[in-house]
Amino acid sequence: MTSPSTDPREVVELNFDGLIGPSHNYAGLSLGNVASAGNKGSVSRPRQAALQGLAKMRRVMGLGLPQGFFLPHERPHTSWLRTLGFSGSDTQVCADAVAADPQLFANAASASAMWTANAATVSPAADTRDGRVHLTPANLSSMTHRSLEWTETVRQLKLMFADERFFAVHDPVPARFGDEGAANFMRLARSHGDPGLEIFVFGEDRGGKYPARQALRASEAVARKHGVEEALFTAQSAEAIEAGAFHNDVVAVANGRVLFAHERAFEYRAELFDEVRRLFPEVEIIEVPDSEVSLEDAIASYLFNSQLLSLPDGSQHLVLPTECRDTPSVKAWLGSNIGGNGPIHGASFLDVRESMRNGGGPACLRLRVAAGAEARAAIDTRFLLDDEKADTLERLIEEYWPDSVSPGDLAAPDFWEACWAARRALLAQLGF
Ligand SMILES: N=C(N)NCCC[C@H](NC(=O)CCC(=O)O)C(=O)O
Repeated sequence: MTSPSTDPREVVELNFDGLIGPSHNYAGLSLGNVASAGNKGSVSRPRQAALQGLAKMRRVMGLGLPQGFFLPHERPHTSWLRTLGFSGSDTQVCADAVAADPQLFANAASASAMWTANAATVSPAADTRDGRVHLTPANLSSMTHRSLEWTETVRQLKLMFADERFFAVHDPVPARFGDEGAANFMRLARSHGDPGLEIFVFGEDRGGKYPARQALRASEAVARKHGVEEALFTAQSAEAIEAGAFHNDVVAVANGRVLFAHERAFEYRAELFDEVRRLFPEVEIIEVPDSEVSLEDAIASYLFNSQLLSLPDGSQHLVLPTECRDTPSVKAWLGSNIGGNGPIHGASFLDVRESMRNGGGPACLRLRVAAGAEARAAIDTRFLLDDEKADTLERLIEEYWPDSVSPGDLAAPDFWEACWAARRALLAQLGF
């Protein structure tokens, strides 16, 4: 149900990317995320990472879409460490935590809030009973370092979307039921402003080597809280999880009428497609067969973790990570399937390598919020980007973000101070 004043054509997507924080590092914290495990212990480049993320935001703005961002969270996260019994000054808390339990400390230092596809699940106004945009922050309870994010995420969401005429920001689902937010959510609709079919993708724990992060009960709770009229619940394929697709958005993405997925993404593929076609007959399913792009290549390249965007001219454009160009099977598939008469009209490549090395592609780095003109005008402008602000952020990153972080640096007081100083400078600059 769309509120009468909202013209579906006015509803566009606004992506909120996570501004990559100064503590970006490779601690290998995510079991089941093959990139994170494979790069454990390597030297990270926070400054470069943040600049790559900002360049992505500029690229999307250049395609004609509005852009927003989330602030990095305070890391090392001393208030969390205090809840674990460490005390004294912030520096003392960190020093004691590093000495007592370096692995625990690494969790407190992660910059993982950058992957804002995991910040929340968002149901656009056209899908919800009260005609408002509903947002539920994800509890991210399956990974320690990620479970620290939601308290700060809620704070930012409540500032961004404070206007209750247009937005409802809920509390997260109880931690017992793991919720990973928009990474396990897809939506099909004629346009962002038309009522859509919301597809929630959960993981079934089958005792495999990797955890299934999204619980069915969490997905169902989110749909209930949002008052979603039309929702479908389907399982991620167990073999995809075992191959390293820890979130559904590593193997599938949807936008408008298009569902773009790997052949082995879903456990009950045929049933799902039948149901989707029944509920949304206009759907265009682009399925990539395993014989053309193996699951392994899909996961290594993050083909499906691309941003599939509806551009102002009505076309669909895919923003892919450069890894897709460097993976021969993916490059070949793109060459013969993008453009022409297909529903995806164009594609471009983008370097987000620093995030990719922790398992975060272009789509992981953004939270999509589709909203009408009036609702967009009600969003706290401090979280919105334009060219001038992007220039300011770039200068700040150049000045304050560490150039590199090696595993040993995590234990260094200078590094903690640099991270805190960078965030202070950012907040002051943006008027927080
Ligand atoms: N697919 C989506 N939407 N998001 C990607 C999240 C990547 C993230 N990586 C990490 O948390 C690595 C952190 C480390 O190892 O330090 C994760 O596994 O949760």
